[in-house]
Amino acid sequence: MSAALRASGVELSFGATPALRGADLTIATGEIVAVMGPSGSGKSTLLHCLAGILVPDAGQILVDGQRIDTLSETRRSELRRDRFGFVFQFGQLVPELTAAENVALPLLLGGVRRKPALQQAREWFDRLGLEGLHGRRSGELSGGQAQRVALARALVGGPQVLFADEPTGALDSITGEQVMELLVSLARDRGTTVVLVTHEARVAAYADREVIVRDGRVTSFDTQEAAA
Ligand SMILES: Nc1ncnc2c1ncn2[C@@H]1O[C@H](COP(=O)(O)OP(=O)(O)OP(=O)(O)O)[C@@H](O)[C@H]1O
Repeated sequence: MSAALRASGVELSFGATPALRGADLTIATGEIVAVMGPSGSGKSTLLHCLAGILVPDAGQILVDGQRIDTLSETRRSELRRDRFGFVFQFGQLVPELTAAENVALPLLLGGVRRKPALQQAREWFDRLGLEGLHGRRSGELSGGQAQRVALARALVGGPQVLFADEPTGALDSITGEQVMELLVSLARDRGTTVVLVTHEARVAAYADREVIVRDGRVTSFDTQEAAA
């Protein structure tokens, strides 16, 4: 399998605070990786570097073998729009838009016309058990429903990589598991690579591999080896 993503010797500080101190991580195409580790260890910063949101002070980020840390902000933003999907813990839906408009947003930003974009968005509602909720605004959805809408929005453009930062953090455990099951099955069906930051072992258990970030570095281990 080819590497979809690679971080190599990544260092990044926020002022005097080092967040990453030589992080190395390689993720294969179609792999689902859970990034775990103590609070403040650098998990979100690593995800943001892999996704081209933050640029490291040193080291390299490669997407499909191409460096992205040397690209301009405009090129990185195009790359994020065209090839990546994002799911976060809270506040990701635009409250003024309906659920269907929220899902259609990446298509509209990518130049798809309104009618086909909304039609494509609506197909996701049945797939995600959200029948009849197209017209609701985010304030009229439960936490689990809103997170499924956010998942649809992240996947509607057919991203190569889905980045999820604490995607179940605001949900109760049953709803969180339902969202993870959907995330994993949709990613598997499409061969999408998934990078998932989580504190919860129960959520990480859905991944193919867990890696631990500690003091700004990555320690990988195979769960089967660890259990042996
Ligand atoms: N925008 C920022 N400005 C200043 N310092 C920051 C910023 N973002 C992160 N940091 C610091 O960088 C370090 C790593 O933060 P990061 O958010 O990557 O950790 P994390 O492992 O994701 O933490 P958590 O599990 O608590 O979300 C921490 O010391 C944090 O305080």
